[in-house]
Amino acid sequence: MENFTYHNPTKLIFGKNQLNVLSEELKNYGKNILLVYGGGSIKRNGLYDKVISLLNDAEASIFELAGVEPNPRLSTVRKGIEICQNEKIDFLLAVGGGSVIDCTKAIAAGASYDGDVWDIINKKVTATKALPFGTVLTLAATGSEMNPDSVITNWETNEKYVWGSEVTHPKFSILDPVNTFSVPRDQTVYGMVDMMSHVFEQYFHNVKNTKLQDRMCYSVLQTVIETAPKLLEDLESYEHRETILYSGTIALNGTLQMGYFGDWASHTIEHAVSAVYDIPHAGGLAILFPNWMRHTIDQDVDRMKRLMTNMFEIESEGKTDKEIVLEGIDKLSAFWSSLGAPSRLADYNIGDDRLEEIAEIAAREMEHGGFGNFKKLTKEDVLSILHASL
Ligand SMILES: NC(=O)c1ccc[n+]([C@@H]2O[C@H](COP(=O)([O-])OP(=O)(O)OC[C@H]3O[C@@H](n4cnc5c(N)ncnc54)[C@H](O)[C@@H]3O)[C@@H](O)[C@H]2O)c1
Repeated sequence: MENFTYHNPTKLIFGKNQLNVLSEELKNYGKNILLVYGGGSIKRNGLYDKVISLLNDAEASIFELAGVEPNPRLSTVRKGIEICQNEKIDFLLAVGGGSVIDCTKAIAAGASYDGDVWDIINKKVTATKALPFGTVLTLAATGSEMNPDSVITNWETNEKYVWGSEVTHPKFSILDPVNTFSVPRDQTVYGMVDMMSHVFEQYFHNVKNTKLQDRMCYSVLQTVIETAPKLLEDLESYEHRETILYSGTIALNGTLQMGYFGDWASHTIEHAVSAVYDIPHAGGLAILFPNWMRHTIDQDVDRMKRLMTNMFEIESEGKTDKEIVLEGIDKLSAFWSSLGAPSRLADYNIGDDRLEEIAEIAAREMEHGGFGNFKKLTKEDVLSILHASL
């Protein structure tokens, strides 16, 4: 392992009816609260009314930023910053999925920064101050509820970046599986693909002696693979929503990644794809990840084989390690397809006309200190993965 320091200050509040602690939690902060949410699912499932009632119990002055889009936009971040500055906001409350939370992080950091928030998002500067914020998570997927990261898209320049800093951990996150019951089937699938992809990103590294971390990765993957079809049979199963919600948090709250840093190239390529075509993040990952695995198979066949055989039953007799891995990758694709995830860029009507532009955007990330920690990728590698994904 490499030396590491782990510090995660987010208070995780998990389980049925845990929303009731909201008023109590808010006592630690000022009264001017900006409620940030998305397209209205929280109004349809009744969560909005509950949150407003609890904010009133906390005697909060409530300001609202509604309409945060999936793949949140810089323009919406700017709107939120303006509200924070005009209304002297003390605390932000994100109620939603990863998009709402990521947008809230950028608003929180941008409102405490003298310059343009884009400097923070494109990593020209690191945020050193942020308004405090909490989250009420409504979708199991990103881990954003318990990590400092945020992904924001600038549609003026077709750029989408992951950024984060020590000051962008939520103060608390409330996770009640019941609040995820209304997540539609397709978003439920995307969420599960996303959390599996997070585990893959972390698992692929070249650091020696990470036995426990490897096994923790297998455990999360086995749990999601076992639970996913059951949850899709019954979207309102508390048991299965609970398992998946917790899996999503563990998959990307830093627990799996102690002592090494994972690969993250597939995420970078996906961000470039969805900076050009506004497709769901995890839909892009379901298409790209198997092709990234095929492309990098020779980097460490043994490590890939252990992953595949821990996820799927693969008859090994008479097969080379590489054949076993390739069969495992096919099984992974087939598993995601069986859930209803896309498997080719063509599923989103994406052809080869803008692949060069996508590779160029991905290549810009190489300037930010590396691209692919398991296997360094060049722009040509990216193009080859994109072509294989058509
Ligand atoms: N911060 C991180 O660590 C991190 C990690 C991975 C991805 N991301 C980013 O997060 C974003 C995706 O977030 P996400 O996967 O959580 O999805 P999301 O927040 O974009 O939500 C997807 C859709 O589901 C709807 N939805 C959310 N909760 C619902 C509910 N309870 N009932 C009904 N509908 C509901 C939303 O309105 C939206 O239309 C992308 O921009 C991605 O790049 C961030």
